[in-house]
Amino acid sequence: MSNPGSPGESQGSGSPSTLKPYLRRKKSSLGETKIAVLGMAGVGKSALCVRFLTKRFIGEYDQASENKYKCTTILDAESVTFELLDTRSNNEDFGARDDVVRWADGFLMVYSVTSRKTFDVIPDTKRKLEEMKKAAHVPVVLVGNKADLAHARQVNQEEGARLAADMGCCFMEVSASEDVTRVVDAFHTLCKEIIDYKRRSRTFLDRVFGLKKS
Ligand SMILES: Nc1nc2c(ncn2[C@@H]2O[C@H](COP(=O)(O)OP(=O)(O)OP(=O)(O)O)[C@@H](O)[C@H]2O)c(=O)[nH]1
Repeated sequence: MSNPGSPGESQGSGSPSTLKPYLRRKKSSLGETKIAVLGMAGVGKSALCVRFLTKRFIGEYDQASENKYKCTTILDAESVTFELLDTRSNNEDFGARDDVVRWADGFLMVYSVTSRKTFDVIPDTKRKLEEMKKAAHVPVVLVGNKADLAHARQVNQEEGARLAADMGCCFMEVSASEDVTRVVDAFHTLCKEIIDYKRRSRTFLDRVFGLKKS
């Protein structure tokens, strides 16, 4: 994944010295990706984070804790560092607190396929995220977890796919307990969404910045 510009390279008609601070910010901010994992209590947020970070599944977690991790992964043959916030949620809220939404660049929105309640809250929460971010588009990947519990399923895959299409985001059913590959794919998909979104936003700023200098 190539960077659109490197320090010193002019992005418009500005002189290299005036552009450098801007480009340095652009390059660093493109590289800093922050992901928050949101979902109602018990959907498997911690299990998904730990599975992604350690490739292991651990059955039980400290429900009271909210953990932030810094990790590096390989995306399209490039090393990408990002921060991962495993949010804490109680029965009612979805973990989408102001500070979390301001901090994050993108969101893994998790429900459990064994709990319709955790699925039904997704659309309103996505709208809340967009309002709080004051953005028409917020990078999101919709994840239906616990797909291994076929006997307890309450939400089918087609419903998840339809909701994701309505929300304009990617969708994956995964199982933190059985399948590390799809869990990694879900995080990588969101990472790419965020980087592409930031790049598009930066391109817009480049145009504005270039116009200012002309
Ligand atoms: N069968 C199965 N169980 C899972 C899966 N993912 C999580 N669990 C179990 O579901 C329960 C809740 O998982 P957590 O990761 O603690 O869920 P959470 O969303 O972090 O919960 P809070 O911390 O309360 O917000 C635990 O008993 C996990 O072992 C899965 O893919 N399959």
